[in-house]
Amino acid sequence: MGLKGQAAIVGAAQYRPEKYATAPRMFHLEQVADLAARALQDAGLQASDLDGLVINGPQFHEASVFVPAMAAEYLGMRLNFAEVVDLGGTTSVGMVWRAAAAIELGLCQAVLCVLPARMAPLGPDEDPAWMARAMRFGGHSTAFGAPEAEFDLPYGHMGQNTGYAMIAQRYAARYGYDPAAMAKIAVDQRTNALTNPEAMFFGKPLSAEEVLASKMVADPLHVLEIVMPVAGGAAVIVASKEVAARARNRPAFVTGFGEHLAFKSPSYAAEMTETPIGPASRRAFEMAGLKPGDVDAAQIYDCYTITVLLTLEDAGFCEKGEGMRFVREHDLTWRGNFPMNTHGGQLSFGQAGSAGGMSQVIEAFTQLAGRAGDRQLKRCDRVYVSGTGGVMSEQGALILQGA
Ligand SMILES: CC(=O)CC(=O)SCCNC(=O)CCNC(=O)[C@H](O)C(C)(C)COP(=O)(O)OP(=O)(O)OC[C@H]1O[C@@H](n2cnc3c(N)ncnc32)[C@H](O)[C@@H]1OP(=O)(O)O
Repeated sequence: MGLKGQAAIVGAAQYRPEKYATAPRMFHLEQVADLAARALQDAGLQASDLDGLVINGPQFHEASVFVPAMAAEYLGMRLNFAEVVDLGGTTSVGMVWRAAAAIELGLCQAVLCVLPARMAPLGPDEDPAWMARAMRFGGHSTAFGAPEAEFDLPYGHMGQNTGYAMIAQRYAARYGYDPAAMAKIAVDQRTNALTNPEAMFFGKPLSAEEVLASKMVADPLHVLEIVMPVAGGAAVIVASKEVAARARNRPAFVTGFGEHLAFKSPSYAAEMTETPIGPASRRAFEMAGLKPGDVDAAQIYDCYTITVLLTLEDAGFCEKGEGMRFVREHDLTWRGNFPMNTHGGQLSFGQAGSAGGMSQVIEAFTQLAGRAGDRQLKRCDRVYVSGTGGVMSEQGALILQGA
């Protein structure tokens, strides 16, 4: 059951992450068109090759509720497959496997998966300061009737930072906690970012001491263990084997995926330290016929250092409770014995909303295509990618393989 590895990522485009205050503003439809053109150029394909569209949803809602239809209508696309994916941080992974599945079903040949994540130009009545604050503290809706307002906020679950901190506290109580190992995750990823001019923190080395001395945001998470929200946007093109054969880059075939959504964490999870990435990753590896030890790199969704730690354990790269030892004993940089988040991860690359997770997908593709420049892995044929939405409540995994 599952994918047969007949669809591949063949092209990608990504805006360099920028601070909201200085990032160019673009209408969402304009970003879709621009990212599509860039991804097509990267792939060496034509707009007429595209017959599928997978797009994220919420930011369009002020403009239209019929999101993929609206994009197709205004951009003149002729589609045989259209879909919205709205799974927070696992949207990107979810887009890619849905596109691959639609291609394998014979519904379409080439699918644009696109996540615009720059802010739209301000309207005449909009206050930029208010907008900036809203971007910083986005995450939980306080609107009347929103489930968070009723079931989470009264108990102090304000946004994502406190939720992930609570998971980390629970982990510490069950398995112990080594702040230095957690800091090493951020530091090794920063070492990777120092080779990536596209990363937000390119040119800014980081030490474990600096991480541990940085502001405590939600105990035990320091500010340098938390992603910085930035403006950005990303797209990939997933295509059939036939289309991939005439594309420019070495394709990254989608050979396995898994997705698992669970009770809202931290409020209602039966056990906060056992996350949905476990079942999602098991399915992905089984579908691809691989084991965790078979991959050449892992691009792990890293909204927080604790997200990485739990993914390492639950995806099966090490035993439960052994994550901190694993981190201490491995070099997680692109030169190391466990290359992870070789572009810097979102911690050092920047998190452009739900497009942040696409940075991990694109890095996997870039490494598989042999186009990672200074940080290129000597051997890269199989890559694991994870996505994490909400407070580790919805998660997905992909296995990508070179031809
Ligand atoms: C979406 C899903 O489904 C799953 C997920 O990914 S969950 C994660 C979603 N993302 C978030 O919740 C965002 C988390 N981050 C934050 O809330 C904020 O960055 C924070 C509270 C940690 C820090 O905000 P703050 O203390 O108000 O910092 P702020 O005043 O904005 O900035 C101060 C400085 O620190 C820097 N900074 C801010 N956040 C930073 C971070 N996370 N890492 C490094 N530097 C940061 C700023 O660039 C700024 O530097 P300069 O003075 O040089 O300009």
